[in-house]
Amino acid sequence: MSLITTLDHTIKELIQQTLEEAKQTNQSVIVSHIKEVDAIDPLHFLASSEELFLGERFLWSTPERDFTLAGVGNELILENNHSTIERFSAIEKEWKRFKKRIINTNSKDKQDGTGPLLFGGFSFDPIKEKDPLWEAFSEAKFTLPTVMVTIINSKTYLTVNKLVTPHDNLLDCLKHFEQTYSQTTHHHLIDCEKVNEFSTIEYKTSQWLKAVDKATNEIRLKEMDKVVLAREVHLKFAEKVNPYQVLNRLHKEQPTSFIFGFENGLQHFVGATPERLIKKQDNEVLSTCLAGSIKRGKTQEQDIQLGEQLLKDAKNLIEHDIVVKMIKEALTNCCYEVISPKSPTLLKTKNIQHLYTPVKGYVQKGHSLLSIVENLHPTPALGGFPKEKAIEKIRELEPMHRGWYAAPIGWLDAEDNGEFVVAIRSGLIEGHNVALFAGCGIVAESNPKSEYLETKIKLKPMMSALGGVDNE
Ligand SMILES: C=C(O[C@@H]1C=C(C(=O)O)C=C[C@H]1O)C(=O)O
Ligand SMILES: [Mg+2]
Repeated sequence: MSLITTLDHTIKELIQQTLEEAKQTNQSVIVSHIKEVDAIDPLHFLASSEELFLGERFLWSTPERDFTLAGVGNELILENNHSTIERFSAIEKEWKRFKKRIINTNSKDKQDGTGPLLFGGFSFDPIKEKDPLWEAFSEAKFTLPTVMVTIINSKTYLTVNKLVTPHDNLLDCLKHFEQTYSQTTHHHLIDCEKVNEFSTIEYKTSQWLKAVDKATNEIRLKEMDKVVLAREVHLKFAEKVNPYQVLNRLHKEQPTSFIFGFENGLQHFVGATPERLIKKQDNEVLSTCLAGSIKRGKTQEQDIQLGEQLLKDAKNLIEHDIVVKMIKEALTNCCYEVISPKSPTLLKTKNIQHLYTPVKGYVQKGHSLLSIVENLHPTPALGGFPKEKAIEKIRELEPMHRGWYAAPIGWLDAEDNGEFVVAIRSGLIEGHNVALFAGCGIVAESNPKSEYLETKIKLKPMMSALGGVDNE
């Protein structure tokens, strides 16, 4: 085959070696090849992969855009529907099995975020009765992409993975790499200027307001300290929504947030969240306490004044402190050192300002990234306090099903490095329909009307990315 001659010698040897190992052990082996390439636009790459990899694409980008992952193809899927915390450990166990059988090229100077890694997420509450909107989403689902673009600062890397089974043959494996490399060079452009028309259907608003009222009373009666209640808004568009256009706009309009997109069949779960749950690099972990909110000002002066007001506001400080306390406690259980500033500062995104406290820790041996995700989820920024009581209240009072909203989403590699955020400021796109989600931390001093206005601000990033008008 003349085609195969363009592949370099080392890949051929590597594939040969992988195939032999798969046959000898009678088990599948992951082979992964990384190379540095010329700049690729991640969104064009994703949009261009529609024909080959429809339903199997993801995007991840960190604030300031210094780290981006764009993956296509489900080379391997790890998923489960456990209704207990086992949904975290089951992914870890399965990944451990595969991790033992990875053959990696150029592993010496491998950068974090290149090579074989899993991208995916979890549901918020596996016990809540399923809703048709989220039916296709498992309680935990991760994929090893067939092809992935990694952009670190201004360098671009391409990873091609293949799950080699004992029944594969050399020529097919070689073709996989050859074809993949030739396909990733053709890209379409995305039209981002288009304005979309939609009608908004407010969803069970009065029920949500009543739930806030009820929760506030229960908190005043000391049944719990805090509970986060979310609501859902449905939008119907005249035309099919292009998820990559939406992601492109989020990417540009929300530079201080993480951008994520997870395509699951015909549905796309996308968002721009400012809230990191946990990042782990070797034994160093970083988490973010983000709770307490106020709008941005129309002028710089007003903006500063609103920020000052938030920093002193008793109700918001209570919301925030509950989160700091819990995250520090959870990290103290797995770290030998936990460091955080004494008082919060402000984190400003395009549409909102939050109270912000970063927490850093050094993990003791034996604690994995997913075990920390399991212990943190949900933090009182998304659930409440005490944790179990709050989850039960959400299940009882919230007039919606959260699905993957407010739950951990992110990536992890074979060395147990990775990062998870909480999937807020998000929406689920399917054809002409989009469901958006936003919630608020309810404490004793909460007032349903102002919490409602807070959810409206939190819906803005997605509304704007969808082409809707900023009407306030
Ligand atoms: C629940 C959401 O946001 C959370 C709630 C906040 C609050 O109530 O002040 C602030 C940040 C987030 O932790 C959401 O955006 O949907
Ligand atoms: Mg709040």
